[in-house]
Amino acid sequence: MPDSIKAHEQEHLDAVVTKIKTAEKDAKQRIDVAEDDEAGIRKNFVNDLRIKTDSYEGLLETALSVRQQQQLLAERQNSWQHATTELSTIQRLEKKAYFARIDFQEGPTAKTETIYIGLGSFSDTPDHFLIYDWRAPISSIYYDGELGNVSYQTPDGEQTVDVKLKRQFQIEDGTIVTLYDTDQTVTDQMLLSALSEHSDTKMKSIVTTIQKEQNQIIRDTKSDLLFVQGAAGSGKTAAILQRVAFLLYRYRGHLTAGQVMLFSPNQLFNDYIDQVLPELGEHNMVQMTYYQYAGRRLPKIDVETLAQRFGETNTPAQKKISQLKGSLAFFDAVTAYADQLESSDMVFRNIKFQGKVFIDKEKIQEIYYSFNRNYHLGNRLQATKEALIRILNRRITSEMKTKWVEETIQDMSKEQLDTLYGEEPREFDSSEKEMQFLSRKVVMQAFDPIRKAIVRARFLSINNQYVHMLRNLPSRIDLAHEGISIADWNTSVEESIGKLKDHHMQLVDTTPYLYLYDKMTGKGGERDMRYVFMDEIQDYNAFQLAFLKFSFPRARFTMLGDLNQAIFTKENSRTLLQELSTMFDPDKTRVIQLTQSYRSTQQVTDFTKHILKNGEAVTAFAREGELPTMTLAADEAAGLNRVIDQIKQNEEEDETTAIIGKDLADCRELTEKLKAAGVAVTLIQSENQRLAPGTIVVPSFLAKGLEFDGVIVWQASASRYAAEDERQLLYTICSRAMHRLSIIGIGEFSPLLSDVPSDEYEMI
Ligand SMILES: Nc1ncnc2c1ncn2[C@@H]1O[C@H](COP(=O)(O)OP(=O)(O)OP(=O)(O)O)[C@@H](O)[C@H]1O
Repeated sequence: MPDSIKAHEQEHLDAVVTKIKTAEKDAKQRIDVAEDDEAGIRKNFVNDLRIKTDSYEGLLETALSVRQQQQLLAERQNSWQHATTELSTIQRLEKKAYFARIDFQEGPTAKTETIYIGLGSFSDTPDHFLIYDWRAPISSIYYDGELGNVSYQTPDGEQTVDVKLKRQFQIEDGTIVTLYDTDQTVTDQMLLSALSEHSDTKMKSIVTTIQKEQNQIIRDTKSDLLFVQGAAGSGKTAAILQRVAFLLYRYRGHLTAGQVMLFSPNQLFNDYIDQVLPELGEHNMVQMTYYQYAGRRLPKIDVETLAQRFGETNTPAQKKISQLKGSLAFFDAVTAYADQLESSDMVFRNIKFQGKVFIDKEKIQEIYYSFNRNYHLGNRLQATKEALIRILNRRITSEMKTKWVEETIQDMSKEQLDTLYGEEPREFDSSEKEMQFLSRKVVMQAFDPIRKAIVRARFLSINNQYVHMLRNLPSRIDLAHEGISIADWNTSVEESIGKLKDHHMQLVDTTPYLYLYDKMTGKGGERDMRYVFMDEIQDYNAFQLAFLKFSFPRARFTMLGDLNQAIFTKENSRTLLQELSTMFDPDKTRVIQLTQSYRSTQQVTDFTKHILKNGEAVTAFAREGELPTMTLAADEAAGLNRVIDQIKQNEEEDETTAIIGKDLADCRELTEKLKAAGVAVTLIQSENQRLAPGTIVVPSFLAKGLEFDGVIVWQASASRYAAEDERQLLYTICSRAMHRLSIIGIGEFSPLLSDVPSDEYEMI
């Protein structure tokens, strides 16, 4: 690139930065003015207020005057908010105004236009954009194509332009460090330098280097279901975060961050990604793990944790039953069961008062089933509540005459009586009337818990209903066809009952339980949620997906996963895709596959894909690094020494490191030994723990979605990873490494590593 071009671009940048600085001053001034105005209004609020209370007109005038002042305040706050948002964009642009330039022609005779693309828009006059936001429709051409004809989507349809020049910049503090034209051979230069950076405890945005296939994910606005199957490290997570930023931009004014929800694999992951959207000038979306989502609705039940689930050893029969409970067939069976509750089988509980039955369950049942067939579960329940409240109200008068009421009033202290009278005037025609007044109050107070119980539908019994449903299931599903015997099913029902009595529940039961509850109570789901993102989809079952679709009826779904990393559902994940395809309209479903892995060096990616049986679907990005190392230690002590040496080396070279063990027990033991040897590490024990700086020790099932410069696989031994269905787990662990992978086995290496050719690692 000739120096003259660089000098010319620097001149252009300087001119833009000067304008940015002017705009910055201007925004600051507007903020000051808005703040001064607001303070002034608040200070003079009382002085300016015209308070007149002597007439109706006077009162109205006062109210209007208050309203006026409030409106003034709201306007000032609005302009303050506006100027503050603008200022934060401007300040971001001041250091790195843009990262790309595109020259294009809209038609053969049109004149060539030049645009610059950055993290936000900037214009000096309303129609004159000096910088285009990376999410603007036109910016898409930077990501989508090479030179020549490129199409992009605008709100009015597709547009095609002839791209003449694509130039990338690296700018630091207002100075162009490097620039490349992508028709030269350095197309991937920027990506390469982005990927060569060291890993951090926080994920960064990838806006400057979004790849073509990722751009399709980011900008999709048509699909109800966008399904992304992507290899480890292919940028699925990165793409969805930029997608959220894109959607918030595209639908600004109609969509807020609160209407976007991300289901993530664990809390550590939430921590890891929580800077990306703020970095892009957007608010974070609602973020939750499925476990938190379900658990939040079951405050009285201990739902099985990830560690417990991981440690579960199930008999073949239990496995089959769990599989069934997670299937679409089971979802359909629960739906059919719930529909049938409209005509029979709803289980009721007595409503009690002072230890005695107040309204018995037979009566409730009679009311519930007295409404005609047009009443579905939701309105049937509502009508029942109303009828029960009417019964309650009628009972007030008769209850007022009972002895306990009279006694209660007699036993009351003066203060208690005063509270009972409340603010109302104490003028009664007779003492009888007064007694009546007090009795009514006493009864109403005493009945309050009943009223609440009715309103909260406590006369329903979700636990009993769930058990009833489980018992009833063999009449709805052909268990023999699923390879489940009636005896095994009955045993599992008894187990579920035992757990429920103990306030415990397996994860596989929680979703059918919540779904049944929602059906019984006629809940229609959260209609306000517009976009639901689910990462690591392979760890969900079809029932959960169907339930989420039911729970967010107006949302569009983006699901991302890697069937090769199905560490919980293992082989079943393949049927998941098939079941998923029946849930959404095929015309509104889009499947995108990402095969290029960006996280790791060529050496690490090549190594890890040999762990998979079908590893050919993963392509390494050509970034050179060292070969992974494998060490076979004779015993634990020797293995431990090797870990210590590796940690030392990684720390000296400033490489973030995770030591990944198979389960919590292994990780605890290793942490203690490391600490005893004077090596500082943090043990991550649960999905709710925060991510810590420095070297961490983490069990395999919590390492999902994270990445580190270096990964030390602790105990990659035959004693830990031998079963065929642990391939995906071992793959997931190894694929967390960006450029240094150190495998340590004790006694004998895991047979799952035996397909790795010996020239793809170094034995040490
Ligand atoms: N276009 C890109 N430009 C720069 N970096 C990228 C790009 N795409 C992905 N990366 C980087 O590659 C790494 C892996 O990306 P990410 O975590 O999104 O992958 P993933 O598909 O979610 O992986 P996994 O399924 O293994 O968790 C991240 O550090 C991310 O920043």
